[in-house]
Amino acid sequence: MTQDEAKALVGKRAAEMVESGMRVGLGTGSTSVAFIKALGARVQAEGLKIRCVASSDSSTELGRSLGMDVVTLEELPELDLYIDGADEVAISPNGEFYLIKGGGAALLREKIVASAAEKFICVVDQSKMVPKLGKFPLPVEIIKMARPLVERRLADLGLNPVLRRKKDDSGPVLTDEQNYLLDCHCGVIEDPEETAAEIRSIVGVVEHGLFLGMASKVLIAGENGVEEREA
Ligand SMILES: O=C[C@H](O)[C@H](O)[C@H](O)COP(=O)(O)O
Repeated sequence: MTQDEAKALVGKRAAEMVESGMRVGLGTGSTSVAFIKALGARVQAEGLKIRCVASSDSSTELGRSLGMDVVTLEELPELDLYIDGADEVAISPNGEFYLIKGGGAALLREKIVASAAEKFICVVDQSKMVPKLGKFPLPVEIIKMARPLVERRLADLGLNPVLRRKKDDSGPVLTDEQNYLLDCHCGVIEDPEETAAEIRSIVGVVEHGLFLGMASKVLIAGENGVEEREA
Protein backbone atom coordinates (compact mmCIF):
# COMPACT_ATOMS: atom_id res chain seq x y z
CA MET A 1 0.00 0.00 0.00
CA THR A 2 1.35 3.45 -0.89
CA GLN A 3 1.26 6.28 1.64
CA ASP A 4 -1.45 8.01 -0.39
CA GLU A 5 -3.57 4.84 -0.36
CA ALA A 6 -3.10 4.59 3.41
CA LYS A 7 -4.21 8.21 3.84
CA ALA A 8 -7.29 7.61 1.68
CA LEU A 9 -8.16 4.48 3.68
CA VAL A 10 -7.86 6.10 7.10
CA GLY A 11 -9.63 9.26 5.90
CA LYS A 12 -12.57 7.16 4.74
CA ARG A 13 -12.70 5.22 8.03
CA ALA A 14 -12.77 8.48 10.00
CA ALA A 15 -15.54 9.86 7.78
CA GLU A 16 -17.60 6.75 8.60
CA MET A 17 -17.45 7.71 12.29
CA VAL A 18 -19.35 10.95 11.69
CA GLU A 19 -23.08 10.81 12.38
CA SER A 20 -25.88 13.04 11.17
CA GLY A 21 -26.44 15.99 13.51
CA MET A 22 -22.80 16.16 14.61
CA ARG A 23 -20.74 19.33 14.86
CA VAL A 24 -17.42 18.41 13.29
CA GLY A 25 -13.96 20.00 13.34
CA LEU A 26 -12.00 19.58 10.12
CA GLY A 27 -8.23 19.19 10.31
CA THR A 28 -5.56 20.30 7.86
CA GLY A 29 -2.96 18.47 5.77
CA SER A 30 -3.00 15.67 3.22
CA THR A 31 -4.59 13.04 5.51
CA SER A 32 -7.26 15.54 6.51
CA VAL A 33 -7.87 16.28 2.83
CA ALA A 34 -8.61 12.55 2.36
CA PHE A 35 -10.97 12.68 5.36
CA ILE A 36 -12.75 15.85 4.18
CA LYS A 37 -13.22 14.41 0.68
CA ALA A 38 -14.68 11.18 2.09
CA LEU A 39 -16.95 13.16 4.41
CA GLY A 40 -18.04 15.45 1.56
CA ALA A 41 -18.91 12.37 -0.48
CA ARG A 42 -21.15 11.15 2.37
CA VAL A 43 -22.82 14.57 2.65
CA GLN A 44 -23.60 14.48 -1.08
CA ALA A 45 -24.61 10.81 -1.32
CA GLU A 46 -26.48 10.36 1.99
CA GLY A 47 -27.59 13.92 2.76
CA LEU A 48 -25.68 13.70 6.06
CA LYS A 49 -26.67 16.77 8.12
CA ILE A 50 -23.54 18.13 9.77
CA ARG A 51 -22.06 21.53 10.55
CA CYS A 52 -18.31 22.03 10.49
CA VAL A 53 -15.54 24.36 11.65
CA ALA A 54 -12.21 24.08 9.83
CA SER A 55 -8.69 24.57 11.15
CA SER A 56 -7.37 26.44 8.11
CA ASP A 57 -8.46 28.56 5.18
CA SER A 58 -7.59 25.69 2.81
CA SER A 59 -9.79 23.17 4.67
CA THR A 60 -12.60 25.73 4.81
CA GLU A 61 -12.40 26.17 1.05
CA LEU A 62 -12.21 22.42 0.40
CA GLY A 63 -15.18 21.66 2.65
CA ARG A 64 -17.31 24.38 1.09
CA SER A 65 -16.35 23.28 -2.43
CA LEU A 66 -17.78 19.85 -1.54
CA GLY A 67 -21.09 21.35 -0.41
CA MET A 68 -20.38 21.16 3.33
CA ASP A 69 -21.67 23.72 5.81
CA VAL A 70 -18.39 25.19 7.12
CA VAL A 71 -18.86 28.06 9.57
CA THR A 72 -16.69 30.00 12.04
CA LEU A 73 -15.94 28.98 15.60
CA GLU A 74 -17.91 32.04 16.67
CA GLU A 75 -20.99 30.59 14.99
CA LEU A 76 -20.33 27.07 16.29
CA PRO A 77 -18.23 27.30 19.46
CA GLU A 78 -18.71 23.71 20.65
CA LEU A 79 -17.92 20.64 18.57
CA ASP A 80 -18.61 16.94 19.04
CA LEU A 81 -15.66 15.65 17.11
CA TYR A 82 -12.35 16.87 15.69
CA ILE A 83 -10.51 14.77 13.12
CA ASP A 84 -6.99 15.60 12.01
CA GLY A 85 -3.65 14.10 11.02
CA ALA A 86 -0.25 14.41 12.71
CA ASP A 87 3.41 14.50 11.78
CA GLU A 88 4.43 12.14 14.58
CA VAL A 89 2.53 10.09 17.16
CA ALA A 90 4.10 8.54 20.27
CA ILE A 91 2.51 6.91 23.28
CA SER A 92 3.43 8.42 26.65
CA PRO A 93 4.45 6.27 29.66
CA ASN A 94 0.92 6.62 31.04
CA GLY A 95 -0.73 5.65 27.76
CA GLU A 96 -1.65 9.08 26.41
CA PHE A 97 -1.06 10.12 22.82
CA TYR A 98 1.72 12.63 22.27
CA LEU A 99 1.65 14.30 18.84
CA ILE A 100 3.77 16.69 16.83
CA LYS A 101 1.65 18.78 14.47
CA GLY A 102 2.19 21.84 12.31
CA GLY A 103 4.05 20.48 9.28
CA GLY A 104 1.31 22.12 7.22
CA ALA A 105 1.59 25.44 9.15
CA ALA A 106 -1.86 25.10 10.75
CA LEU A 107 -0.99 24.13 14.34
CA LEU A 108 -2.46 27.21 16.02
CA ARG A 109 -5.94 26.96 14.55
CA GLU A 110 -5.75 23.17 14.83
CA LYS A 111 -5.12 23.39 18.57
CA ILE A 112 -7.95 25.89 18.95
CA VAL A 113 -10.48 23.78 17.03
CA ALA A 114 -9.29 20.56 18.76
CA SER A 115 -9.77 22.27 22.14
CA ALA A 116 -13.35 23.19 21.22
CA ALA A 117 -14.19 19.54 20.52
CA GLU A 118 -15.37 16.92 22.97
CA LYS A 119 -13.33 14.25 21.20
CA PHE A 120 -10.22 14.38 18.99
CA ILE A 121 -9.54 11.43 16.68
CA CYS A 122 -6.13 11.48 15.04
CA VAL A 123 -5.72 9.84 11.61
CA VAL A 124 -2.30 8.69 10.42
CA ASP A 125 -0.51 6.10 8.35
CA GLN A 126 1.91 3.72 10.03
CA SER A 127 4.97 5.85 9.12
CA LYS A 128 3.90 8.52 11.65
CA MET A 129 4.14 6.17 14.67
CA VAL A 130 7.41 6.67 16.60
CA PRO A 131 8.74 5.45 19.95
CA LYS A 132 9.65 9.03 20.97
CA LEU A 133 8.86 12.40 19.38
CA GLY A 134 11.46 14.65 17.81
CA LYS A 135 12.73 13.33 14.51
CA PHE A 136 10.18 15.56 12.79
CA PRO A 137 11.16 19.21 13.50
CA LEU A 138 8.86 20.70 16.13
CA PRO A 139 7.05 23.79 14.74
CA VAL A 140 6.64 26.84 16.95
CA GLU A 141 4.37 29.69 15.82
CA ILE A 142 5.68 33.11 16.82
CA ILE A 143 4.86 36.81 16.51
CA LYS A 144 6.97 38.20 13.65
CA MET A 145 8.65 41.04 15.56
CA ALA A 146 9.66 38.69 18.38
CA ARG A 147 11.73 36.49 16.07
CA PRO A 148 15.26 37.51 17.24
CA LEU A 149 14.30 37.06 20.91
CA VAL A 150 12.43 33.78 20.48
CA GLU A 151 15.16 32.32 18.25
CA ARG A 152 17.78 33.10 20.88
CA ARG A 153 15.70 31.61 23.72
CA LEU A 154 14.92 28.44 21.74
CA ALA A 155 18.60 28.10 20.81
CA ASP A 156 19.54 28.48 24.51
CA LEU A 157 17.23 25.53 25.21
CA GLY A 158 19.18 23.52 22.60
CA LEU A 159 16.18 23.31 20.26
CA ASN A 160 17.95 24.54 17.05
CA PRO A 161 15.19 26.76 15.59
CA VAL A 162 15.10 27.43 11.83
CA LEU A 163 12.71 29.96 10.27
CA ARG A 164 10.38 28.16 7.86
CA ARG A 165 10.67 29.55 4.34
CA LYS A 166 8.43 29.11 1.32
CA LYS A 167 9.29 26.21 -1.02
CA ASP A 168 10.39 28.65 -3.76
CA ASP A 169 12.51 30.49 -1.13
CA SER A 170 10.71 33.77 -1.88
CA GLY A 171 10.32 34.57 1.83
CA PRO A 172 9.21 33.22 5.20
CA VAL A 173 6.06 31.10 5.44
CA LEU A 174 3.19 33.02 7.02
CA THR A 175 0.48 31.12 8.88
CA ASP A 176 -3.23 31.84 8.38
CA GLU A 177 -2.85 34.18 11.39
CA GLN A 178 0.09 35.95 9.64
CA ASN A 179 2.72 34.67 12.06
CA TYR A 180 6.15 33.08 11.45
CA LEU A 181 7.05 29.47 12.16
CA LEU A 182 10.32 28.30 13.69
CA ASP A 183 11.00 24.60 13.08
CA CYS A 184 12.98 23.23 16.01
CA HIS A 185 15.44 20.48 15.09
CA CYS A 186 15.62 19.23 18.64
CA GLY A 187 16.25 15.54 18.14
CA VAL A 188 14.58 13.10 20.54
CA ILE A 189 12.28 14.96 22.95
CA GLU A 190 12.75 13.03 26.19
CA ASP A 191 10.20 14.97 28.22
CA PRO A 192 7.57 16.56 25.94
CA GLU A 193 5.64 18.08 28.90
CA GLU A 194 8.76 19.90 30.07
CA THR A 195 9.70 21.02 26.54
CA ALA A 196 6.15 22.30 25.98
CA ALA A 197 6.26 24.29 29.22
CA GLU A 198 9.69 25.78 28.41
CA ILE A 199 8.60 26.88 24.93
CA ARG A 200 5.28 28.23 26.21
CA SER A 201 7.10 30.45 28.73
CA ILE A 202 8.94 32.42 26.01
CA VAL A 203 7.38 35.81 25.29
CA GLY A 204 6.50 36.07 21.60
CA VAL A 205 5.59 32.40 21.22
CA VAL A 206 1.97 32.05 20.13
CA GLU A 207 1.72 28.23 20.18
CA HIS A 208 3.79 25.11 19.65
CA GLY A 209 3.11 21.88 17.79
CA LEU A 210 3.14 19.53 20.79
CA PHE A 211 -0.40 18.15 21.27
CA LEU A 212 -0.09 16.24 24.52
CA GLY A 213 -2.98 14.10 25.73
CA MET A 214 -5.45 15.85 23.44
CA ALA A 215 -6.35 12.95 21.10
CA SER A 216 -8.35 10.15 22.70
CA LYS A 217 -8.17 7.81 19.72
CA VAL A 218 -5.70 7.23 16.88
CA LEU A 219 -6.58 5.46 13.62
CA ILE A 220 -3.46 3.99 12.03
CA ALA A 221 -3.51 2.80 8.42
CA GLY A 222 -1.07 0.02 7.53
CA GLU A 223 -0.74 -3.13 5.45
CA ASN A 224 -3.42 -4.90 7.51
CA GLY A 225 -6.00 -2.15 7.21
CA VAL A 226 -6.89 0.44 9.87
CA GLU A 227 -5.96 -0.21 13.49
CA GLU A 228 -7.83 1.74 16.21
CA ARG A 229 -6.01 2.65 19.41
CA GLU A 230 -7.62 4.32 22.43
CA ALA A 231 -5.73 6.39 25.00
O1 LIG B 1 -0.21 21.91 10.06
C1 LIG B 1 -0.56 20.84 9.62
C2 LIG B 1 -1.03 19.71 10.38
O2 LIG B 1 -0.62 19.62 11.70
C3 LIG B 1 -1.11 18.37 9.69
O3 LIG B 1 -2.19 17.69 10.26
C4 LIG B 1 0.15 17.54 9.81
O4 LIG B 1 1.25 18.25 9.29
C5 LIG B 1 0.01 16.18 9.07
O5 LIG B 1 -0.13 16.41 7.72
P1 LIG B 1 -0.21 15.25 6.66
O6 LIG B 1 -1.50 14.54 6.88
O7 LIG B 1 -0.16 15.95 5.33
O8 LIG B 1 0.99 14.37 6.86
